[in-house]
Amino acid sequence: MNPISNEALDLVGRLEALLNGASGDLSSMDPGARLKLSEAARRVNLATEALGDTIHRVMLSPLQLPLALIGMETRLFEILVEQEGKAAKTTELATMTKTDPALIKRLLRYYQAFGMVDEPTEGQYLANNITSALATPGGFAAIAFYSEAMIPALAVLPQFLRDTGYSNITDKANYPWYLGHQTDKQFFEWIEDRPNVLRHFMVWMRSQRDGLPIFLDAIDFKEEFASHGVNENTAVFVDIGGSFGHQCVRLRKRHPDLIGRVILQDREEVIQQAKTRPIPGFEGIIPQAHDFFTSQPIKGARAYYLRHVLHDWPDNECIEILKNIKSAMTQESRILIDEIVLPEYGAHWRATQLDLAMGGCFAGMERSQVDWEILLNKANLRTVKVIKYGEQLADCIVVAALK
Ligand SMILES: C[S@@+](CC[C@H](N)C(=O)[O-])C[C@H]1O[C@@H](n2cnc3c(N)ncnc32)[C@H](O)[C@@H]1O
Repeated sequence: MNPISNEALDLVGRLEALLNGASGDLSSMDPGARLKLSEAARRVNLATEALGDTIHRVMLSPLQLPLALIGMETRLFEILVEQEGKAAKTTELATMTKTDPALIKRLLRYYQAFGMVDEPTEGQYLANNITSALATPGGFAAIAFYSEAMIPALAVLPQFLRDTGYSNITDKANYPWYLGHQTDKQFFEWIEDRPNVLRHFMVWMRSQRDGLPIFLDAIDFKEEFASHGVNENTAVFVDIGGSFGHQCVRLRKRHPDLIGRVILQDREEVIQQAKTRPIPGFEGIIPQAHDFFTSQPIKGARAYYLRHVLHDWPDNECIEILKNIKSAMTQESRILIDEIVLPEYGAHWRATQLDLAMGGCFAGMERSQVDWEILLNKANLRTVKVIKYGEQLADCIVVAALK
């Protein structure tokens, strides 16, 4: 055997020992080390993939989404997690999920092959870290929402780009969404008539960055924006397009002694849902229906916060949204744009797939620092600073002020 094969086999042995817990529980690994190992393993996986496997992996990759949804709707993943480390037999799982034993056998065979469950011995199944992720309410909301809303639009990307001569997707009147859903309603109007999809969307918005840092980990909000000259009437934080108000609640929790008003703005139907089924901690938040394509009603707030809002829109609409905020700002006000800032080189896979998903469903995009600066300049705003708070996705706060 040549030296590289020997080295590879040696590495395989060490990786298997690591997986079997020889050096401790994998879940107790330092997050930085975990990320490095995971990324290196992913690269090794792709770099060593056999010629014949590539097409098979890619051609049936869309099967993962419906298969995940089936595991969720039958409660298979939840049931496995509830076993708390005890393996369950195929027959038991068939009874507990009310699924034909012959079908569950086929499904479990797929789930173990794709790492969604472990099969320590023949016909016995255990939850692993992937099963646990798939058993969360946020995970279910994401998989259901992408199945119902996003994927039908993204599936027509090839046809759409063929038809439009491979132009970039920036026209708010023509992007794959309309073709994929055979609709003339844009996403936020379409979803208004579908309360269940809207609910999945909102739950997913709340949990989409679970396990990652948030902007409050990098900014002392109270010290920077709300320590001088504030009283109970001061609007200290306006979360524009803030969904159910999860970021407002996180702010109140982080600074329980914060003085001033924390306001949540979103579309009428979202604010209705946020008020009808308030999330824990919503008591200190003021909900307000507001269309961000109209002039901002809260004047002179300390911070106007937009998380993952502008990536839903092409440049012209972003400029309109920013100008509507600008008209309400004082010299002391800041706009806090909480978004991915794409690096020019080696972007993370999650950021690149979000970029194309935003393009297909909204004619939106993820942006680089230069893109943000150009956009703010076009809205006649000044970029004050860019604060990176998340290494993995290059999550940043772009701080903007009046010129
Ligand atoms: C991608 S979500 C982001 C939600 C939230 N900021 C977060 O980070 O979890 C975009 C939000 O913009 C809201 N939105 C869309 N169009 C709007 C409009 N015209 N006026 C106000 N909010 C709007 C949506 O209802 C949704 O809550």
